[in-house]
Amino acid sequence: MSTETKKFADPAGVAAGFAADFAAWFATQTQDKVTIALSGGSTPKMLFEIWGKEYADKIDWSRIHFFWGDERCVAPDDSDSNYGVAKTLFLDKVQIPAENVHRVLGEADPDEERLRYENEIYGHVDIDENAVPQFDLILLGMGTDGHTASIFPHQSQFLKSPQVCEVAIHPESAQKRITLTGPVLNRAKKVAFLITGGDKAEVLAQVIKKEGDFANFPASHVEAADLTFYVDEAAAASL
Ligand SMILES: O=C(O)[C@H](O)[C@@H](O)[C@H](O)[C@H](O)COP(=O)(O)O
Repeated sequence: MSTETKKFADPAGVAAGFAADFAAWFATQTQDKVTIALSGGSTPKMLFEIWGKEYADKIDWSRIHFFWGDERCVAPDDSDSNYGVAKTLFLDKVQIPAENVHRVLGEADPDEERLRYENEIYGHVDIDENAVPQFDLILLGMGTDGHTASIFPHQSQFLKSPQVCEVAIHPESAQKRITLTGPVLNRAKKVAFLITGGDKAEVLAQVIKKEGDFANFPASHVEAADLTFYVDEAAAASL
């Protein structure tokens, strides 16, 4: 396992730095189909904008199948929809077949959608020897409480779930979400965290250094073979 931290001056630097590394990494991928799970929230928005503008014609998007590491159980046109944000900022601006975009049906019944999305993943993502789907790349963010995807501290059992995805509940809003589980996150060939902002500095330091309350932070349990933290100076203040 290799873990690296790459520090940039600000959120724009994190987005541009990851986008450049992504393009270089994608150029090394020889398989016909590259499977990627995207993160949600606000941090990846700058990356999506860069993908939709500077990289629109520089990546063969038709070789990529996009999934989501987590999705809010809302309609795709809801401002909370992780798919809706990605669609607006970049999916609508690049040449990618509709069948390559595997959104979570946030408008559906959560329990029914959990099963449908799990089957969709099994149908399109390579399965390893332990029957765990193995994404080529998973993008993740981290909340100020150390959650990642939608695995929150109060539902840390999802870190070990035997299922590919679970129905999660946001601790404050009680919003339901569909999230990939710990074994799937950890099976990915490559995981990139994009984390910015001083409000995450204390938790990020504990997560990366495995110090203090790190065990209570789901993000600290992501231990993929190739793990990189893309952070800005504010988030790295306590490293
Ligand atoms: O659906 C989501 O909200 C995300 O997938 C979640 O895990 C996010 O990455 C963190 O909450 C950080 O969110 P910000 O980027 O908005 O800080």
